[in-house]
Amino acid sequence: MGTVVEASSKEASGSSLSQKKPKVVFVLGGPGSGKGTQCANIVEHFGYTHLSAGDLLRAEIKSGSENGTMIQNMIKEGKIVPSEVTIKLLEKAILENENDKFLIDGFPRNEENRAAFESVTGITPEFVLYFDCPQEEMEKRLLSRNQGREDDNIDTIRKRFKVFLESSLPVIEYYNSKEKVRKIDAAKPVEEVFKTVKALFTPVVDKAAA
Ligand SMILES: Nc1ncnc2c1ncn2[C@@H]1O[C@H](COP(=O)(O)OP(=O)(O)OP(=O)(O)O)[C@@H](O)[C@H]1O
Ligand SMILES: Nc1ccn([C@@H]2O[C@H](COP(=O)(O)O)[C@@H](O)[C@H]2O)c(=O)n1
Ligand SMILES: [Mg+2]
Repeated sequence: MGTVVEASSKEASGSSLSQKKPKVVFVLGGPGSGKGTQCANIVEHFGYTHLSAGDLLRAEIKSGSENGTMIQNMIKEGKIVPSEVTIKLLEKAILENENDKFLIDGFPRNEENRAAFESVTGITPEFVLYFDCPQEEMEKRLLSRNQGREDDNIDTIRKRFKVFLESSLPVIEYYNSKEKVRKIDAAKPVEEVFKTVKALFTPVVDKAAA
Protein backbone atom coordinates (compact mmCIF):
# COMPACT_ATOMS: atom_id res chain seq x y z
CA MET A 1 0.00 0.00 0.00
CA GLY A 2 1.41 3.45 -0.94
CA THR A 3 2.10 6.05 1.71
CA VAL A 4 -0.32 8.95 1.78
CA VAL A 5 1.36 12.21 2.75
CA GLU A 6 -1.08 14.84 3.94
CA ALA A 7 -0.34 18.42 2.97
CA SER A 8 0.31 20.69 5.95
CA SER A 9 -2.08 23.62 6.36
CA LYS A 10 0.73 25.99 5.25
CA GLU A 11 1.23 24.00 2.04
CA ALA A 12 -2.52 23.92 1.54
CA SER A 13 -2.86 27.71 1.79
CA GLY A 14 0.21 28.15 -0.44
CA SER A 15 -1.33 25.83 -2.99
CA SER A 16 -4.61 27.78 -3.14
CA LEU A 17 -2.64 30.90 -4.07
CA SER A 18 -0.51 29.00 -6.54
CA GLN A 19 -3.70 27.56 -8.08
CA LYS A 20 -5.04 31.07 -8.47
CA LYS A 21 -1.77 32.24 -10.07
CA PRO A 22 -2.52 35.95 -9.74
CA LYS A 23 -0.65 38.53 -11.77
CA VAL A 24 1.12 40.88 -9.34
CA VAL A 25 2.77 44.27 -9.82
CA PHE A 26 4.65 45.65 -6.80
CA VAL A 27 4.33 49.43 -6.39
CA LEU A 28 7.26 50.91 -4.45
CA GLY A 29 8.65 54.35 -3.65
CA GLY A 30 9.35 56.53 -0.65
CA PRO A 31 6.64 57.74 1.75
CA GLY A 32 4.55 60.33 -0.10
CA SER A 33 5.96 59.52 -3.54
CA GLY A 34 2.40 59.07 -4.85
CA LYS A 35 1.94 55.27 -4.84
CA GLY A 36 -1.67 55.33 -3.64
CA THR A 37 -2.62 58.20 -5.96
CA GLN A 38 -1.28 56.45 -9.06
CA CYS A 39 -2.69 53.06 -8.04
CA ALA A 40 -6.18 54.63 -8.02
CA ASN A 41 -5.61 55.76 -11.63
CA ILE A 42 -4.33 52.34 -12.71
CA VAL A 43 -7.37 50.63 -11.15
CA GLU A 44 -9.70 52.96 -13.05
CA HIS A 45 -8.02 52.43 -16.44
CA PHE A 46 -6.63 48.91 -16.34
CA GLY A 47 -8.90 46.85 -14.05
CA TYR A 48 -6.36 45.90 -11.39
CA THR A 49 -7.28 45.53 -7.73
CA HIS A 50 -5.27 47.80 -5.45
CA LEU A 51 -3.95 46.27 -2.22
CA SER A 52 -2.05 48.72 -0.02
CA ALA A 53 -0.07 46.89 2.69
CA GLY A 54 -0.30 50.01 4.88
CA ASP A 55 -4.09 50.19 4.44
CA LEU A 56 -4.46 46.49 5.30
CA LEU A 57 -2.39 47.01 8.47
CA ARG A 58 -4.44 50.09 9.45
CA ALA A 59 -7.67 48.07 8.90
CA GLU A 60 -6.25 45.32 11.12
CA ILE A 61 -5.73 47.87 13.93
CA LYS A 62 -9.34 49.10 13.55
CA SER A 63 -10.72 45.54 13.55
CA GLY A 64 -9.52 45.08 17.15
CA SER A 65 -7.25 42.17 16.19
CA GLU A 66 -4.83 40.75 18.77
CA ASN A 67 -1.98 42.20 16.69
CA GLY A 68 -3.57 45.67 16.62
CA THR A 69 -1.51 47.30 19.38
CA MET A 70 1.76 45.90 18.06
CA ILE A 71 0.96 47.13 14.52
CA GLN A 72 -0.09 50.57 15.79
CA ASN A 73 3.16 50.97 17.73
CA MET A 74 5.25 49.91 14.72
CA ILE A 75 3.45 52.34 12.40
CA LYS A 76 3.87 55.22 14.88
CA GLU A 77 7.61 54.51 14.91
CA GLY A 78 7.77 54.06 11.13
CA LYS A 79 9.00 50.50 11.64
CA ILE A 80 8.28 47.50 9.43
CA VAL A 81 5.76 45.02 10.83
CA PRO A 82 6.92 41.35 10.83
CA SER A 83 6.39 39.79 7.39
CA GLU A 84 4.23 36.96 8.71
CA VAL A 85 1.50 39.42 9.73
CA THR A 86 1.51 41.46 6.52
CA ILE A 87 1.74 38.44 4.21
CA LYS A 88 -1.28 36.78 5.89
CA LEU A 89 -3.31 39.95 5.25
CA LEU A 90 -2.18 40.13 1.62
CA GLU A 91 -2.86 36.43 0.98
CA LYS A 92 -6.36 36.72 2.47
CA ALA A 93 -7.14 39.83 0.39
CA ILE A 94 -5.95 38.15 -2.84
CA LEU A 95 -7.90 34.95 -2.18
CA GLU A 96 -11.09 36.79 -1.24
CA ASN A 97 -11.03 38.82 -4.45
CA GLU A 98 -12.23 37.40 -7.76
CA ASN A 99 -9.81 39.51 -9.77
CA ASP A 100 -6.59 37.87 -10.94
CA LYS A 101 -4.44 41.00 -11.23
CA PHE A 102 -3.25 43.00 -8.27
CA LEU A 103 -1.22 46.10 -7.53
CA ILE A 104 0.56 45.48 -4.24
CA ASP A 105 1.42 48.93 -2.91
CA GLY A 106 4.08 49.47 -0.22
CA PHE A 107 5.26 45.86 -0.20
CA PRO A 108 7.87 44.34 -0.07
CA ARG A 109 9.36 46.94 2.23
CA ASN A 110 12.51 45.04 3.22
CA GLU A 111 14.45 41.92 2.30
CA GLU A 112 12.52 39.85 4.87
CA ASN A 113 9.18 40.91 3.27
CA ARG A 114 10.48 40.04 -0.19
CA ALA A 115 11.96 36.63 0.57
CA ALA A 116 9.06 35.51 2.80
CA PHE A 117 6.41 36.55 0.26
CA GLU A 118 8.12 34.67 -2.56
CA SER A 119 8.59 31.52 -0.49
CA VAL A 120 5.12 31.52 1.10
CA THR A 121 3.10 32.40 -2.01
CA GLY A 122 5.37 31.28 -4.85
CA ILE A 123 4.52 34.58 -6.58
CA THR A 124 7.11 36.70 -8.37
CA PRO A 125 6.01 40.11 -9.65
CA GLU A 126 5.42 40.80 -13.34
CA PHE A 127 7.34 44.00 -12.75
CA VAL A 128 8.02 46.63 -10.07
CA LEU A 129 6.84 50.21 -10.43
CA TYR A 130 9.24 52.50 -8.61
CA PHE A 131 8.13 56.06 -7.96
CA ASP A 132 11.31 58.07 -7.57
CA CYS A 133 10.83 61.40 -5.80
CA PRO A 134 13.14 63.81 -3.93
CA GLN A 135 12.80 63.72 -0.15
CA GLU A 136 11.91 67.44 0.19
CA GLU A 137 8.95 66.96 -2.20
CA MET A 138 7.75 63.84 -0.36
CA GLU A 139 8.01 65.63 3.00
CA LYS A 140 5.98 68.57 1.68
CA ARG A 141 3.28 66.23 0.34
CA LEU A 142 3.02 64.22 3.56
CA LEU A 143 2.79 67.30 5.76
CA SER A 144 -0.15 68.58 3.71
CA ARG A 145 -1.91 65.22 3.14
CA ASN A 146 -4.45 65.83 5.94
CA GLN A 147 -5.86 62.31 6.07
CA GLY A 148 -5.45 62.04 9.84
CA ARG A 149 -2.66 59.45 9.61
CA GLU A 150 -0.79 59.06 12.91
CA ASP A 151 2.50 58.72 11.01
CA ASP A 152 2.17 61.98 9.02
CA ASN A 153 4.09 64.07 11.57
CA ILE A 154 7.63 65.31 11.08
CA ASP A 155 9.23 62.95 13.65
CA THR A 156 7.69 59.80 12.17
CA ILE A 157 8.17 61.03 8.60
CA ARG A 158 11.95 61.30 9.20
CA LYS A 159 12.00 57.77 10.65
CA ARG A 160 10.07 56.48 7.60
CA PHE A 161 12.58 58.13 5.24
CA LYS A 162 15.46 56.43 7.08
CA VAL A 163 13.75 53.03 6.89
CA PHE A 164 13.09 53.60 3.18
CA LEU A 165 16.76 54.36 2.46
CA GLU A 166 18.16 51.58 4.64
CA SER A 167 15.66 48.75 4.10
CA SER A 168 13.41 49.42 1.10
CA LEU A 169 15.86 50.76 -1.49
CA PRO A 170 17.88 47.48 -1.34
CA VAL A 171 14.70 45.62 -2.38
CA ILE A 172 14.35 47.92 -5.40
CA GLU A 173 18.03 47.29 -6.20
CA TYR A 174 17.40 43.54 -5.96
CA TYR A 175 14.57 43.71 -8.51
CA ASN A 176 16.62 46.08 -10.65
CA SER A 177 19.31 43.38 -10.88
CA LYS A 178 16.54 41.11 -12.27
CA GLU A 179 15.53 43.84 -14.78
CA LYS A 180 12.06 44.07 -13.23
CA VAL A 181 12.11 47.73 -12.17
CA ARG A 182 10.25 50.43 -14.13
CA LYS A 183 11.49 53.70 -12.60
CA ILE A 184 9.23 56.71 -12.87
CA ASP A 185 9.94 60.38 -12.17
CA ALA A 186 7.29 60.96 -9.50
CA ALA A 187 8.16 64.61 -8.82
CA LYS A 188 6.01 65.78 -11.76
CA PRO A 189 2.31 66.69 -11.46
CA VAL A 190 -0.11 63.76 -10.99
CA GLU A 191 -1.39 63.78 -14.60
CA GLU A 192 2.13 63.77 -16.05
CA VAL A 193 3.23 60.92 -13.82
CA PHE A 194 0.16 58.98 -14.92
CA LYS A 195 1.02 59.47 -18.62
CA THR A 196 4.28 57.57 -18.02
CA VAL A 197 2.55 54.93 -15.89
CA LYS A 198 -0.15 54.44 -18.53
CA ALA A 199 2.44 53.66 -21.20
CA LEU A 200 3.78 50.81 -19.05
CA PHE A 201 0.36 49.19 -18.70
CA THR A 202 -0.83 49.70 -22.29
CA PRO A 203 -0.21 46.57 -24.40
CA VAL A 204 2.14 47.10 -27.35
CA VAL A 205 -0.66 46.28 -29.85
CA ASP A 206 -2.86 49.06 -28.41
CA LYS A 207 0.04 51.53 -28.64
CA ALA A 208 0.54 50.65 -32.31
CA ALA A 209 -3.19 51.20 -33.05
CA ALA A 210 -3.30 54.56 -31.24
N1 LIG B 1 2.50 63.93 -8.45
C1 LIG B 1 2.03 64.56 -7.37
N2 LIG B 1 2.20 65.88 -7.22
C2 LIG B 1 1.74 66.54 -6.12
N3 LIG B 1 1.08 65.93 -5.10
C3 LIG B 1 0.90 64.59 -5.19
C4 LIG B 1 1.36 63.84 -6.31
N4 LIG B 1 1.04 62.55 -6.13
C5 LIG B 1 0.41 62.48 -4.94
N5 LIG B 1 0.32 63.70 -4.38
C6 LIG B 1 -0.26 64.05 -3.07
O1 LIG B 1 0.74 63.70 -2.10
C7 LIG B 1 0.17 63.06 -0.97
C8 LIG B 1 0.78 61.66 -0.83
O2 LIG B 1 0.35 60.87 -1.95
P1 LIG B 1 0.04 59.31 -1.76
O3 LIG B 1 -0.84 59.12 -0.57
O4 LIG B 1 -0.44 58.81 -3.07
O5 LIG B 1 1.51 58.79 -1.47
P2 LIG B 1 2.02 57.35 -1.02
O6 LIG B 1 3.24 57.05 -1.79
O7 LIG B 1 0.92 56.35 -1.10
O8 LIG B 1 2.41 57.64 0.49
P3 LIG B 1 2.51 56.61 1.74
O9 LIG B 1 3.70 55.75 1.50
O10 LIG B 1 2.71 57.52 2.91
O11 LIG B 1 1.23 55.84 1.80
C9 LIG B 1 -1.33 63.07 -1.19
O12 LIG B 1 -1.89 64.17 -0.53
C10 LIG B 1 -1.48 63.20 -2.71
O13 LIG B 1 -2.68 63.89 -3.09
N1 LIG C 1 5.03 46.15 3.96
C1 LIG C 1 4.70 47.08 4.91
C2 LIG C 1 3.97 48.23 4.58
C3 LIG C 1 3.69 49.12 5.58
N2 LIG C 1 4.09 48.90 6.84
C4 LIG C 1 3.82 49.87 7.94
O1 LIG C 1 2.75 50.74 7.60
C5 LIG C 1 3.23 52.08 7.55
C6 LIG C 1 2.49 52.87 6.53
O2 LIG C 1 2.66 52.29 5.25
P1 LIG C 1 2.22 53.12 3.92
O3 LIG C 1 2.63 52.27 2.75
O4 LIG C 1 0.73 53.29 3.99
O5 LIG C 1 2.94 54.41 3.98
C7 LIG C 1 4.74 51.95 7.32
O6 LIG C 1 5.49 53.08 7.71
C8 LIG C 1 5.02 50.75 8.20
O7 LIG C 1 5.06 51.09 9.56
C9 LIG C 1 4.80 47.76 7.14
O8 LIG C 1 5.18 47.54 8.30
N3 LIG C 1 5.08 46.85 6.16
MG1 LIG D 1 0.01 55.12 0.37
